[in-house]
Amino acid sequence: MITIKNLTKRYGKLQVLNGLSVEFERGQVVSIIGPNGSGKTTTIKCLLGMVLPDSGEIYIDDELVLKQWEYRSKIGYMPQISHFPENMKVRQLFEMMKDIRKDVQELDEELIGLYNIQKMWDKRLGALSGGMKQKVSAALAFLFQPDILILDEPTAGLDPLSSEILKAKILKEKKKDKLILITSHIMSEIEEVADDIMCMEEGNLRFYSSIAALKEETGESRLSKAIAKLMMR
Ligand SMILES: Nc1ncnc2c1ncn2[C@@H]1O[C@H](COP(=O)(O)OP(=O)(O)OP(=O)(O)O)[C@@H](O)[C@H]1O
Repeated sequence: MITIKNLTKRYGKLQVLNGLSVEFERGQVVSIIGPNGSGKTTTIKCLLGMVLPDSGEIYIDDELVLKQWEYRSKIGYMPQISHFPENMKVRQLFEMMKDIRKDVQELDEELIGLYNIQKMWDKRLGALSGGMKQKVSAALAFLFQPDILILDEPTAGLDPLSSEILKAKILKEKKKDKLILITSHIMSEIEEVADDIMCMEEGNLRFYSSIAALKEETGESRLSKAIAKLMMR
């Protein structure tokens, strides 16, 4: 479904992506992990067309997507930090997004309900707490029923119940044969939702493996221990 070939990106002297190649299939939840600064968010931003790579190719459903924009309607994105127009009300944001995406007939408003977003309808986005913004951002990511979901540290800032709601939603969407990419540093959480781990290091792929295979290879029953063992090799 997504193929990344030899992606490179440099910021000044800093080589952030260093010939990254990887493939993702439908019906998978893949957790992108790696040390701070290893290039996870940059990879996601390249997928979304928010960062232009210096070289390399990205294919989605066999189509080359670099400098194309329509493909982005297939992707629901929940950023690490949301930047919403401060003075806009929550209701207006949802109305605006629905207006832009009139092409989508059936909306998925489940998270709007579960997160009680109607209660915030008349609040200005600038007045929302960090967790409330995350909820709005999650509800928007799922709203237009995209085939691909990209969630950048989705539960950071969410309270425990809201995190559980999001994890359950991720597992539900996976069953609809979607591809879900999640960056997270929380191993217990990754273990709950992901099938595969893509581990990055210095802008490249350190390993890509199923969680089951990682545990078997290292002889560890806990994912955090299995990953620590592999990273120390
Ligand atoms: N716009 C930019 N200009 C300059 N350097 C940047 C820019 N964006 C990212 N970088 C640098 O690129 C490197 C990779 O950043 P990136 O955000 O992709 O890392 P990450 O793996 O997502 O890290 P984290 O786990 O901390 O979120 C970092 O050294 C970062 O400082």
